[in-house]
Amino acid sequence: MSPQRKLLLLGTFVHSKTQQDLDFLHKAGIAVDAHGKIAAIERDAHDLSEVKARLLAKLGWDEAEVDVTEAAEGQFFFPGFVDTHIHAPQYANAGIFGKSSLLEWLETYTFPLEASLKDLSKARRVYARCIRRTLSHGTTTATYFATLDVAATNLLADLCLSMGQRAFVGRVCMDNPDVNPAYYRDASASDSLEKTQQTIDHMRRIDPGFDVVSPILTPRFAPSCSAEAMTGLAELHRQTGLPIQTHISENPGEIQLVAELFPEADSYAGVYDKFGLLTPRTVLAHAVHISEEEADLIAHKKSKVSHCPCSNTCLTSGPARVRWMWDKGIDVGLGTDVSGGYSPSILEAARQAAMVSRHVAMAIEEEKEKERAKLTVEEVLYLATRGGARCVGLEDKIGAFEVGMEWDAQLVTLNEVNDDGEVHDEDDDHGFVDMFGWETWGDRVAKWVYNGDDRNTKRVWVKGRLVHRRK
Ligand SMILES: O=c1[nH]c(=O)c2nc[nH]c2[nH]1
Ligand SMILES: [Zn+2]
Repeated sequence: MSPQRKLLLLGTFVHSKTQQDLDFLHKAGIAVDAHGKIAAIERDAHDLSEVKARLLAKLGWDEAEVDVTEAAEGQFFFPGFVDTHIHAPQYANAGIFGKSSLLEWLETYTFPLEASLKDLSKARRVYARCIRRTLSHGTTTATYFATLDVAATNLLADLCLSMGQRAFVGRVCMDNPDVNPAYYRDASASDSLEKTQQTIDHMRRIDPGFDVVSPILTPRFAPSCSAEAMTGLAELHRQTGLPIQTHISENPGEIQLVAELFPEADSYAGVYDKFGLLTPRTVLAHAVHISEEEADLIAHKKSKVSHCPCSNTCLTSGPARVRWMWDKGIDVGLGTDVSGGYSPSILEAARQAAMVSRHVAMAIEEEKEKERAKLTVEEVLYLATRGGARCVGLEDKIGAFEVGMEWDAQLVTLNEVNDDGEVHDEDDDHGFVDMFGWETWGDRVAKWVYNGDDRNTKRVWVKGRLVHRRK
């Protein structure tokens, strides 16, 4: 991206210090350079003009060369969200799933829609809205499944780049004629690989360093792929270092199908391992029903898991056990999994991760373990930011506010209050988060997680570029 104006952001900043703790920076400021990188951070000043003066002096910058954004009372800056698993074409079906579960849902709702996005004008409408909507919910990085179609996949990459969303874009590989419908499948393993290569070449042309938009190798799931296609994609990973995404162990019928198709493997994770697809750069969506041995294997291979709580409830797939995966040493992020999940919001996914963890807890008898299974507000926000960044290999760049990281962030607003706890401006649209003035900052953030939505996200930046502003 070409150099842009430098930024000074002033006010309160909140981000994950660790998996369990948020850090609150008050009377603070962050300076962002012309390449979107955080150049300096100052905190605990007397007031915001002091922070500004300190930052300018520290960096030797002139006031005329910076754009200043101040968070008002009650507002705070938060890292942009990372959606580690979302199907852009399925955005047009968000909310449409009836009472179906996975395999029936794929055939009834999903494959027909995805196939129809071969029509590029339709693809453009759906993809542009998907990107606009996810940005408006604060998603600064999205890991997308596209469709089989090369031109439509390339279009999704073009739109992410022009609209400024950091993205991994995967052309979906599905070449198994015994499982995929005749109207929606690759002709052969070599067809899958050649078409994948065409999308990689396109993304290399539009973003040579894969700075904002990167390809991701995407075998849809084991049942949809031949052994040859999976082996070929693993080879491509070894040659290029490109990340990999797929689904794992979402639904009992799917697991049964994998056992029938790959009788020589001893588990679903074992199938991916056999073909070389379990790597530190692999994101596995769902992992609802994985065994102890599979979790150990995934941890050993340093592969990541995208937890998709909304989708797992909508498609009655089951509750994934985040604490248990963490205990195994697996990195976990959050996925909306639109349109298995109905909501494009990672804030909603964070809230549902907290709820699902309570369902996991309710099935545990032992008191200490029951208590541990529950995820806190701090933990689900970690999943939504730093956890997601680790899943997609960007933990040094995004997910928190540290010098050297890039400014992928959102400005969040809650009802402003005066000293008597009265709302400043009743007409302003702050959504449903009512503040009374006595809340601690921890309480405020909890209220945002449980009651907030896109109305609370006023501005969104990616790599220092303003990519969404709520009117
Ligand atoms: O939630 C899911 N969404 C999908 O599109 C899909 N394909 C295979 N398995 C899947 N799971
Ligand atoms: Zn999915």
